Amino acid sequence: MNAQVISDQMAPDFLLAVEGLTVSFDGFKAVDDLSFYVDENEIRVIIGPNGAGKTTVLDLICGRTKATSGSVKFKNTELTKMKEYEIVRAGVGRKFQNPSIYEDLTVFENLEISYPKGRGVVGALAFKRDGAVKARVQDIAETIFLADLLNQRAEYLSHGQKQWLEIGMLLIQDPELLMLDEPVAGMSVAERKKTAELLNRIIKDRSVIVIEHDMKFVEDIAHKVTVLHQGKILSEGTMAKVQADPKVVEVYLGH
Ligand SMILES: Nc1ncnc2c1ncn2[C@@H]1O[C@H](COP(=O)(O)OP(=O)(O)OP(=O)(O)O)[C@@H](O)[C@H]1O
Repeated sequence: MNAQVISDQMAPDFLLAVEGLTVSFDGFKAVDDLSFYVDENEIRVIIGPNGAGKTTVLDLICGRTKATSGSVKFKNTELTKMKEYEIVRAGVGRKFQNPSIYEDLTVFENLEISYPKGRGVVGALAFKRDGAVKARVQDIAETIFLADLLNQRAEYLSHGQKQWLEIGMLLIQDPELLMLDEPVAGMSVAERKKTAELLNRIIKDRSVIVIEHDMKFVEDIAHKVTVLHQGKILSEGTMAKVQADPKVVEVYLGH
């Protein structure tokens, strides 16, 4: 059997498979027997009322919160037993609601320090690496609309630009799954549009899970929407499908 056949047989069906995922906090199930599947190159949006369990789902996937039971498989590797940093190394990047950039560093420096570190690189090799880092920083800066601001200190960026910079700091690590918690909160309409453009551009090489309340933005980006309610899936499918679902209108969209 040749290598191609073997790798085809072993190819995972989904980039991410969440099955029976449950977490209890003092007996309260914030996420309750949840199952969903994310394809490669997919933008999945998770919506739902406050307290539905959306952020907790991302916390469980990235290892910040330990599951009570259930499974999270990323490229067929079980994540629930892994540590947070191991999950990052496996290729899962997570952006929290508040930007965690270094305000007193420039855009360039923020991106540069996020570049994955190689071990023990010295001399000519280090020189070669510097060139590769610079090229990669430039490339990412263009993707996040900050190529003209590489020498700007991050503290002088607009709120939206700071959010993009943080996305860039994750992108430079080349995650295969990127998770974003309310990335357009507080952004102007123009910035929201550009963020949609950014996400649609970066999924060529990865999948993205986004938690979002802004329905216009969801419409612009979602391949598929998962609606959470009380830690369970209320509805799932295209934006048009979930928007037309009376259960979703009742608990979320009608409010
Ligand atoms: N560490 C924790 N300990 C106890 N309860 C928690 C913990 N984390 C989350 N919860 C509870 O779990 C439920 C789900 O919270 P979560 O933040 O995941 O909801 P959400 O859908 O992201 O809401 P929002 O839209 O308001 O951000 C809430 O009732 C919350 O209070």
